[in-house]
Amino acid sequence: MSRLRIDRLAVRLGGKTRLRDLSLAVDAGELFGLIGPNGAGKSTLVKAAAQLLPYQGRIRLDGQDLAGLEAPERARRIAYLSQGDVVQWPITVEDLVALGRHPYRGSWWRGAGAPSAEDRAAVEAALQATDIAHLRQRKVTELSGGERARARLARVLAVQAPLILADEPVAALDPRHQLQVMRLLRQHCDRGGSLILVLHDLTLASRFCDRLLLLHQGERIALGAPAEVLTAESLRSVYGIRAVTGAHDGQGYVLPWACESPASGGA
Ligand SMILES: Nc1ncnc2c1ncn2[C@@H]1O[C@H](COP(=O)(O)OP(=O)(O)OP(=O)(O)O)[C@@H](O)[C@H]1O
Repeated sequence: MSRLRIDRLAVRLGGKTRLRDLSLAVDAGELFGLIGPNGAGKSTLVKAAAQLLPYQGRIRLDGQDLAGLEAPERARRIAYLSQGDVVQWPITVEDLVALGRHPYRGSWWRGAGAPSAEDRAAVEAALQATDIAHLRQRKVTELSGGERARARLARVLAVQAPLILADEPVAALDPRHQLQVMRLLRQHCDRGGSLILVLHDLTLASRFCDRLLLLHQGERIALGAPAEVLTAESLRSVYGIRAVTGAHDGQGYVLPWACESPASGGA
């Protein structure tokens, strides 16, 4: 049985169809990449999977219809990292990461009590994994963009959910932290977790993802192993680019190289 199964998903926003008749399944242990140009519908897809948008179709998690799950249980089983960098409250990094444990702690209004040993261990593990333990007492609003991105990711990791939906988690990171985070996400999957990852970096996508879904104008263009999806033809027709492809240490990669205009035949 698939971890996440999406059948005939359609989303309309602002009076227009933004996703059309989309079906896919993501398995346990799979790092599934979602790629496509700006406006293709990637965030819309992960928001629908996170139950943050109205949609048509069916989305199931481990065989259960997501729309029927109670919010706290859903929040324990799906951790969602939104795109962007907005954290308006001047709370500490540690407190932000601890918010990831909220789904386990009941209502603060009725008194959630002190964090459990598991809560503390999950927060500590997430701080260490994202390399922000030394920033734990700093205010989130006073961090650099990349530090804040790692703190936001740490909150999501602290949930310890079997499914992570992460919308561009590495966009603001320096190369070392990008590689660290990709390795971390890979480890989540190697331990049986699943991940849907939105990213624009086709080199990282080709290196780290098990499969890719290429979206364009709300429609599925290709789905499969990176080498099957990132073909010269799909890069040209969807992105209007030409790429260098190669392999290193037995691992294929794609390196976007030049804009290609149909008229000139490329830069
Ligand atoms: N709340 C909304 N109301 C109306 N239109 C929306 C809304 N949210 C997104 N859209 C539109 O839906 C389309 C898909 O947006 P989405 O954010 O899913 O794209 P994306 O592939 O994630 O793009 P990017 O790479 O730029 O982040 C875009 O044309 C966008 O303008």
